[in-house]
Amino acid sequence: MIPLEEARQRILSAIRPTGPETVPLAAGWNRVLARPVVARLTQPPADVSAMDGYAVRAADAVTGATLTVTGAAPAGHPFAGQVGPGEAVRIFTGGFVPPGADAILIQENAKAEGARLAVTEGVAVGRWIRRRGLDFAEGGELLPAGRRLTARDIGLAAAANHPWLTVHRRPRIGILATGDEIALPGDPLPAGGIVSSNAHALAAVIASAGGEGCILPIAPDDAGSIAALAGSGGYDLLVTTGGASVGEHDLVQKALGQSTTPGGFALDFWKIAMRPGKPLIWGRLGAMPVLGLPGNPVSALVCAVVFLLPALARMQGLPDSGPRTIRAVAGVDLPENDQRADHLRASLIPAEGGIVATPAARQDSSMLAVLASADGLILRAPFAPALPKGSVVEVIPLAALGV
Ligand SMILES: Nc1nc2c(c(=O)[nH]1)N[C@H]1C(S)=C(S)[C@@H](COP(=O)(O)OP(=O)(O)OC[C@H]3O[C@@H](n4cnc5c(N)ncnc54)[C@H](O)[C@@H]3O)O[C@H]1N2
Ligand code: MOO
Repeated sequence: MIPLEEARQRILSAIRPTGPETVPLAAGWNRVLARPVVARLTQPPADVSAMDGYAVRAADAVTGATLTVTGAAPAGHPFAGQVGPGEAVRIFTGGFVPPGADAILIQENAKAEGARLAVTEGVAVGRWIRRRGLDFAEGGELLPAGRRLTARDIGLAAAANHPWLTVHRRPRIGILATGDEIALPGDPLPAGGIVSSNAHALAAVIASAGGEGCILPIAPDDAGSIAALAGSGGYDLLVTTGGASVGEHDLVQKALGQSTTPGGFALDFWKIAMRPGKPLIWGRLGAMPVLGLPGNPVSALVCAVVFLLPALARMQGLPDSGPRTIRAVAGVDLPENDQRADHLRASLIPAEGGIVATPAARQDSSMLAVLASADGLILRAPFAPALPKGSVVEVIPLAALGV
């Protein structure tokens, strides 16, 4: 059994980012930039008014003065002339400030009668003018490569005149569930059978992280079938579930070893000092990395949080090296831990002294309902001593991961 952190580093160091592809701007949300977004124009493109009012010379627009309105500058229709001494130009939010003007007199501070404008409250130089390039300037880098795009970023890229974005191709992940006893949801169940929850749960994890999961047909406990299905598609990563342990029906390693894929199967490691998820397999089938997850549904999903999500991030050019954790206080006494890094399914309840993390009473790795109702995973390091209720613990919150 190797330590969890070493396993994660070995997985991450073998992952290569996917190549770039060009997508329409609107399809860029939640994708990761492969090239920076550089401003294709200056914003605002000229000095513009921030308010509805009058473009004036501040020296003339003093309280009690009367000015002559000589034209208008609505947004999109710049005024062709200048603002001369004693003059004002009607202007609206976003309108270009005409040459000669050095301030905007808001309309609430003036009284217009035909072309005559009485100033009821004077204005200072520069007031209500947004200077050219206030937001950004042409040629400036607005969004760096390696950034997962938010809705705000899409707006910024649009403002910078980018109809297309260059992002990392979505990682394509093959998902191969194995086992004589399992059937896909909705298919007839064999005698003694159970429904495969792992494939669909993993596809959802992959989608939440920006990947494309491809659910393969279920492989029976037969090395030839597993090998044929495993070698059937060139994925960026193949994830298997089940058959990872030591029983004679746990065939994944043996099957991969028999594969006719050029280069064959090279195991990197098997078995990690963690719970749940001890019998995890990591290796390579030809050029394709293979992550062999345990069959127990909670083990498969916890391993997906701990290893698959960081791998998906790495494939998309993100620097993530592990799930984010928060600090919480234990809601009950925690017993000392054995040699396996534990991940206790727990509720997280905000309270005065911080978030209270309370492990579920049952922690069996088959109990999907317990995992689904948990808010987070309390981390217990190998050989962690017993902790009294109220002690600080580290927790992986699940909701933020979309898991
Ligand atoms: N003698 C030992 N037995 C086991 C050990 C061990 O060290 N010595 N390790 C245990 C641990 S820990 C785990 S985790 C499991 C993992 O076993 P496998 O990866 O070989 O998984 P299976 O035996 O194929 O299945 C385990 C369990 O999960 C169910 N399953 C399988 N696939 C799915 C699926 N797609 N959806 C839902 N449920 C699935 C399967 O029916 C079994 O009940 O091994 C322990 N044994
Ligand atoms: O590691 Mo297994 O996942 O304990 O049940």
